Amino acid sequence: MLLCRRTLAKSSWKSSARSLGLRHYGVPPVVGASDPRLDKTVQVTASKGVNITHDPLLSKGTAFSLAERERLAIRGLVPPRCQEMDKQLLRVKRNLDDCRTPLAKFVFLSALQDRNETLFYRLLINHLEELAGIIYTPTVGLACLRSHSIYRRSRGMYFSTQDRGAMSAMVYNWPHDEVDVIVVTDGSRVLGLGDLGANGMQIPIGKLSLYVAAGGIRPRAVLPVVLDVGTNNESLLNDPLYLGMDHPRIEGEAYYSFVDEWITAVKSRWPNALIQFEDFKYPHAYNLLNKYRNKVTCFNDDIQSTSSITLAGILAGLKARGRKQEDLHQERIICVGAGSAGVGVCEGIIDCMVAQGRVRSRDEAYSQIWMMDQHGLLGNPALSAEDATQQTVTRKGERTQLDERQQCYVKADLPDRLTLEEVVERVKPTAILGLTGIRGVFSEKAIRTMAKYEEKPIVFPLSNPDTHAECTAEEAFAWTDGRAIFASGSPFADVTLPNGKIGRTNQCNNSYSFPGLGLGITVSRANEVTPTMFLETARVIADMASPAQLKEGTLFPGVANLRDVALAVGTRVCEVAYEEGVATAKLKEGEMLSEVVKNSMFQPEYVPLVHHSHY
Ligand SMILES: NC(=O)C1=CN([C@@H]2O[C@H](COP(=O)(O)OP(=O)(O)OC[C@H]3O[C@@H](n4cnc5c(N)ncnc54)[C@H](O)[C@@H]3O)[C@@H](O)[C@H]2O)C=CC1
Ligand SMILES: CC(=O)C(=O)O
Ligand SMILES: [Mg+2]
Repeated sequence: MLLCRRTLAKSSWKSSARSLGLRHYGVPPVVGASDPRLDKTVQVTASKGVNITHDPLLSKGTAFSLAERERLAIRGLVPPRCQEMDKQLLRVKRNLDDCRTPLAKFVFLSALQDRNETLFYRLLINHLEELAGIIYTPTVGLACLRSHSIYRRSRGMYFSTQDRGAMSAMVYNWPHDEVDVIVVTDGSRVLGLGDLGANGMQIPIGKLSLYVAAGGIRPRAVLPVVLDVGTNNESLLNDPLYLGMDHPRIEGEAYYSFVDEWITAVKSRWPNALIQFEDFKYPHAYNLLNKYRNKVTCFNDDIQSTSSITLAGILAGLKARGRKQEDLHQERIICVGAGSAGVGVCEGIIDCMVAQGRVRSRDEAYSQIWMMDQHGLLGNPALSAEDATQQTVTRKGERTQLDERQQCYVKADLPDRLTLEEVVERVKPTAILGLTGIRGVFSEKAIRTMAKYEEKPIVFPLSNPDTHAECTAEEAFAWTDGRAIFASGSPFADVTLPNGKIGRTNQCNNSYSFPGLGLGITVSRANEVTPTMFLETARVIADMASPAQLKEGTLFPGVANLRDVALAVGTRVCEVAYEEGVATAKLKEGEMLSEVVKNSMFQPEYVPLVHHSHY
């Protein structure tokens, strides 16, 4: 089934719609209810019969009217009673609640998405807080681990090492001409779960579901992609059910030329699509971003949109302490994890300090951040040998050469490889960020020491899923006598403190930033994703919590409000695109950007379907 606008003569679709008594406005109807040019009244399709009932983008399940059943040749193909969406929602929610485990819910929701996307998105939007934890972190992590066992049906596109030389033809196998957002992974660092190869597909699918539900991108305009360049995960390679290529990862020139072929193919078919790089391991993540950021409209979610939300969390945390956002340069921040997310987040913080004009130089900003990896602090090796405390700690393994991004954080005045406890004792940090993928990296001693010096320490264990968080919410509040300003990558429940008060938890996840970024970039048709967009995203989100919420430790609106967050972010990103001259969409005179963005957002509603054989 292909819906194709090109072949439908204007007069024929008008008369077709008119003969059915349907309204139209003076443009050919475009399929996709969120299209701002569409009056949301009709949807024209060349499909008929089971090609409609089996198409998740067209199917309404039981909700086809009798007239529709007649004109679309689906009489008798669905149960006789016409049941509207409210009843369908009741049914699917009941069935969902009957699922015993989060993974069973995940499988149920995937199946719903595969048969009726309108209903799926309505359900998701209505229960965003509850269901984000299923289609996204933490359950999506489990789904990735088990993806080859729970596989039912394909979604998205796979480009593998056996497709070398064929990619520019393969992109035409995708049935939709209009693609606005592509999320692509090579599955090399899936959340904190490591290399999961082709199983990583669940991540782009989950991200794009949030792009639609929160960011209002049209379901038919999103494309999840896996670049299957092999896997080094032995247990997957040895598993007879694994669905990816059965060889180790290709590296070096072979890897980069593979990605290059894919980018070229994608840009030839969808030149305006935004490409979001997702869960690529370090340093590939940075290398690809740097290679393509000025050539195609793209960004790296883990590096850049994580930096927006984490910066927003710190800025809101400052306000929660009664300080000003401009006091950021006075924070002493330990970042545990020196990979894509760690380095990306710290660059965002530094960009903000510089933009606020409160530091004399970028170097001064770097001096406020202490970065660590699994070997300890990025410090001065010359001082390590002389340092007495070094005698007490066994330091294992050789650190590979730090690259120029990480070098910026090396502290010349502190011994290399100090432990977290040692760094905390010496630095007296006000904030600690965890981006390691390793459960328990924030030790009790480190957090208790931190809380001795800072009344309201910012404690952000940001790794996903929850089983890989650097500490839990209970631990953070217990070790700080309930004083922590807490945010985690995956959701944790609020904690009841011994004094009966509530320790508020926040989810600090790039799901707060990427849907709005994508919305703003798509609406403005920005041909470049600029650093200002990420900084402004942080500013917008940091200002969303009310003073009362901040006082009790709530930094962001809840996940239930992700759509409002995306609208606010999307509007600002769109403005930035015009301000910085990277927008290519023409605005009509007098059009309010906020209205254009709002009106462009997809709403999951059934619209009457019209068949036209030449469409
Ligand atoms: N909350 C959010 O929105 C986001 C969270 N993340 C999470 O951040 C984590 C890391 O992601 P990436 O930076 O992309 O991975 P990465 O593999 O590029 O970096 C991981 C870093 O952690 C360091 N590390 C490993 N073990 C350590 C230990 N025991 N102590 C200190 N450092 C250690 C490594 O040396 C490396 O520098 C993942 O778990 C991911 O889920 C990533 C992006 C967004
Ligand atoms: C949230 C996310 O992008 C990650 O954990 O990788
Ligand atoms: Mg990610």
